[in-house]
Amino acid sequence: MEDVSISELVKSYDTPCYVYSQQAILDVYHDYNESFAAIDHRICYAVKANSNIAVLGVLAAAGAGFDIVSRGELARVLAAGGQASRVVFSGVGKTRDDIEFALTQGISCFNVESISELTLINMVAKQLDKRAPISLRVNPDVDAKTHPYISTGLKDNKFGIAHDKALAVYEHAATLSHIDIVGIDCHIGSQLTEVAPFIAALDKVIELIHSLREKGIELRHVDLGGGLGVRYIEEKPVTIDEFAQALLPKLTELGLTVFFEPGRSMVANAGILLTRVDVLKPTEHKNFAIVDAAMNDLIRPALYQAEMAVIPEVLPSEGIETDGTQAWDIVGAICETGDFLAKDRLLSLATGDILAITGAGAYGFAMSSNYNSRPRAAEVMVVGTQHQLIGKRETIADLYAGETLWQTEK
Ligand SMILES: Cc1ncc(COP(=O)(O)O)c(C=O)c1O
Ligand SMILES: N[C@@H](CCCC[NH3+])C(=O)O
Repeated sequence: MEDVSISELVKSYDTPCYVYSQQAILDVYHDYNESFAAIDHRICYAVKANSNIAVLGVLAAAGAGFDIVSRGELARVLAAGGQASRVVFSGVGKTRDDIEFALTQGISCFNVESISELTLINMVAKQLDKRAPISLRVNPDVDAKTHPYISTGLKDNKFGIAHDKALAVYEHAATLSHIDIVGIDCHIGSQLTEVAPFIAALDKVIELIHSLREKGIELRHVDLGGGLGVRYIEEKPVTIDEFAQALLPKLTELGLTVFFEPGRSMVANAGILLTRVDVLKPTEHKNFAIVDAAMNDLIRPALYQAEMAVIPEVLPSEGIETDGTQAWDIVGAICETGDFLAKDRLLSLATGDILAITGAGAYGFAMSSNYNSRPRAAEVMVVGTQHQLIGKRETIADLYAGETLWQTEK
């Protein structure tokens, strides 16, 4: 990781441990900015992908905005030194408390996903004597061609307002006393590898912008969400530059500020999960390598059958066939058959070996849990030759610190 060896990291922090490269995060952020330099734009990093405050802090210091989905995420952004005025708030179930906190802090925009939410925002804004800046999140009914669990822009998905209903909802929003219409928003899914679905969605959004202009509703920004995919093993996603080249002609013509909400593409390949092989269990049918990370640390393989690369710390010397190479399922110690991190990987393994699971910077630690009463992993950031703990490994005592025994009345 940058200029730090894996063995030094393991010696310092033990396993399982997430490690993030600060430079890799900044490189992608700069890549987005350079690719869209021709237009007025803002990169609002999707906090849900990796919400460690050190990661947010690096991006805040670089000038990024943030896309949040809860007041918890907003609190993290503020703790990391981010500005509320550069925050957009997405999500289908914003609560009164969420809205109140966001309005009080002065966020840039609520991406509204239903009429009921719009009514609530207007009400809360009235009580606070404020005006709430809003966009409608439009559901364009476009197939993002990704895993069904992470596709969000189809009419069967819970997200957004159907594009053929959006005009009427905008007209309604324009009549509300404490609502300021500032933009339009769209996010069709995650891990998209092609540009065509983005273009299809943008076309539908542009149609709406024109209809809104005809009705006298002028917007300041268009938010195209996140969703750009990354390479985990063999995927060949469109690059940020290709993505920009494909969108820029249409965006330039619109003349609005453009927001993006990238999550995965900003951090996935900046992070790895280090894990140790604890038990080797070859059987007649399958070889299992039981490691000290599990589905509670990294749920993507179990949840989406995601395939992520597994790299041993010490690679066999190039060109030399290693006799011990066999197909291994890399599994955790959790009592679930779905508890696997990778399947059928050709590796030469011994107990005590350290493995790195790559692409783990996004939706890794952020989705981890304590299932089977397992403390969550440590998180570390690397900068050049330096490394620092940015997330303490949980202790066993942390696991039930908030729980109490039933008090029987005497
Ligand atoms: C509204 C919204 N914006 C941005 C993102 C980030 O997506 P990705 O991590 O695919 O870039 C998501 C997650 O899919 C999302 O739901
Ligand atoms: N958590 C998902 C992505 C979902 C994005 C959130 N809308 C993943 O790991 O692939």
